Amino acid sequence: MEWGTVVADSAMWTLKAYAITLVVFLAVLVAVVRFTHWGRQWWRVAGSFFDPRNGLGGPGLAAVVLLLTVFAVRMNVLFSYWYNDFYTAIQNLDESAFWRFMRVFAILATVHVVRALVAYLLAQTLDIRWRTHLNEHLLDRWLRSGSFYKDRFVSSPVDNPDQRIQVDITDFVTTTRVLSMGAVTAVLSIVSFTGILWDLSGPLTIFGTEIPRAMVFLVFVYVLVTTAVAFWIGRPLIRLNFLNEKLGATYRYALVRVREYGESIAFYRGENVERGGLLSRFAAVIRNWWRIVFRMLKFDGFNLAVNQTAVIFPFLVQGPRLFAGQVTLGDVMQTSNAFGQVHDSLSFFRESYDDFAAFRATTIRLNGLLDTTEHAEELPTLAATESGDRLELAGLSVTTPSGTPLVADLSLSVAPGEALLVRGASGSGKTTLLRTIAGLWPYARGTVDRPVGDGLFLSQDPYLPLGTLREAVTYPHETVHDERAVRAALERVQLGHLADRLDAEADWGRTLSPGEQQRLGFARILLSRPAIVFLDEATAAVDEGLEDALYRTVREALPESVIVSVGHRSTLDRFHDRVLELRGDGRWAITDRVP
Ligand SMILES: Nc1ncnc2c1ncn2[C@@H]1O[C@H](COP(=O)(O)OP(=O)(O)OP(=O)(O)O)[C@@H](O)[C@H]1O
Repeated sequence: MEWGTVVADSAMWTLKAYAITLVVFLAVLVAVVRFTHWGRQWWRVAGSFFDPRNGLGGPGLAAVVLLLTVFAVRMNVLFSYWYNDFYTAIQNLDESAFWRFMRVFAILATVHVVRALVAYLLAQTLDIRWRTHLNEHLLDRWLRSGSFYKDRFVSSPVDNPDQRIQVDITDFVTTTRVLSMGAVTAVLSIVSFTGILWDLSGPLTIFGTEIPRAMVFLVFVYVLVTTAVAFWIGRPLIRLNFLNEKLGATYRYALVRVREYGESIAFYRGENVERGGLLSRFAAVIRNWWRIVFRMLKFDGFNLAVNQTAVIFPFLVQGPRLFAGQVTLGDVMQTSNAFGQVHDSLSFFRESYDDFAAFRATTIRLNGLLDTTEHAEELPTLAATESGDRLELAGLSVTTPSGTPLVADLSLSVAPGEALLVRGASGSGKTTLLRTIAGLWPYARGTVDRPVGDGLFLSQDPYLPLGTLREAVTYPHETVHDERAVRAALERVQLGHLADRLDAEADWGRTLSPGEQQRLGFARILLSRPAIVFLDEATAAVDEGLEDALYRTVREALPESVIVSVGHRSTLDRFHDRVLELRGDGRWAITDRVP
């Protein structure tokens, strides 16, 4: 190595190697994406980040990370030559050369440390930006497509989408970078160090046949054969890793449900049933884990044995040539180093097999999430229009997913200030009719025209988000309402005692009683002043006196709004102008309230 011109030589080498690597890398990427199933699946998830139309940040950062990866290989090559020159100086007892190479080492080590830190920072920046992008992209599609609730209608709903969004995205991003840059390092190192090994290796006679440059051929044959065997041993890991994620997530979900429904379970004294269910799910996790352990024993055992054998291999071959004076001690040390580099690089593909297996599982899971999202997007929806101040239904037919009619050919009109009560036996389709009017139910035909402006849907069990009471009252609006208005709304629904706790964070869905939660829902109506209100048994948990007060308050505050209620109590009649009776087989009847 010419240490005098090493900077210029290395810069030249790095740039040339980078240009070639970039071209080959892109060509391989295109080929993998075009011709392999997993490549297509990968691109389906990763593509949007690297699409230049979405900005050059992603591809630009990846290009810089690739440059630093190439430079890292150059540093390893320089270290290998340093080993040779340093040990040769020691063998020659050349003290001045010894100290000179100590100084060279100090410079090499400094550059190496700085490069490693910069590479780490940039790689993390790439990961974080990519994660952020993917998280936003998938979350956006999951929420906007409505698949977070429509997934119940698709033929194969995705399991644990929460885990796919939270865990799989991180794994996907990190593993893609680690495996792809690892592969680049491996290939570049194989090319660079095979050249070095070629210059250092001599002939070897095996079974009477002389093999020239034996070391180079032996290392390739050795690693290729062991890699093939390792692939064969490791293959079942793909499925086992996939199952591990799935079973783990199912167990976690079951635990979350126990926490969520804790009170009901406690009332039922359902601890034993829950315990049995949880333990059997956990047992499935452990059964699969044992399968992974036994497979890893074979896989790791094989890899360790292969690696240990490789340590002494170069010394066995070069030792006789050192003692015969054909090579220097530096040559032997550089051979060992170059052999190690070629061996490790070739072995990269073998040893990464389980990472690749986990990566495949992650990619499949993220594709599953996208599949469900796409199926949900494809589901027909009855897009409601908003054109006047009335609710107009025309020729509306609603069925269950299996096609059983719930409402057939319904036409009606509810004017501003009017209220409609929907009645019918349990399961007759009352809530589903509201879902259809809200545009959430895919199995419907006809037209729905709602009043222009916001609509608000309150069910028996109003949803309270995590956070402060203020957020719960103003949900789904993020706008901060004027303090007095919020307090007044709480007073009017007889929740004045909560007005001082507006900024307290709690799991309000568990803290407040069902009746208080329903009253909180009415406070939402007063604050958001919707043009149309749907009340699906929204007062079922309060007594008739309070129900009366709540309906009166809403009517006084919103005299022009359309109200559609679902309820069984006859006391509700007086707040409604008409009653729509659903018979459950598609038939229906409308009667005007007798004043
Ligand atoms: N996601 C779904 N998948 C399949 N069937 C569904 C789904 N949601 C509702 N159904 C079915 O549609 C029918 C109507 O349900 P809906 O909830 O509208 O009844 P309801 O009249 O509101 O009943 P209740 O008075 O008990 O609340 C029921 O037979 C129900 O099983």
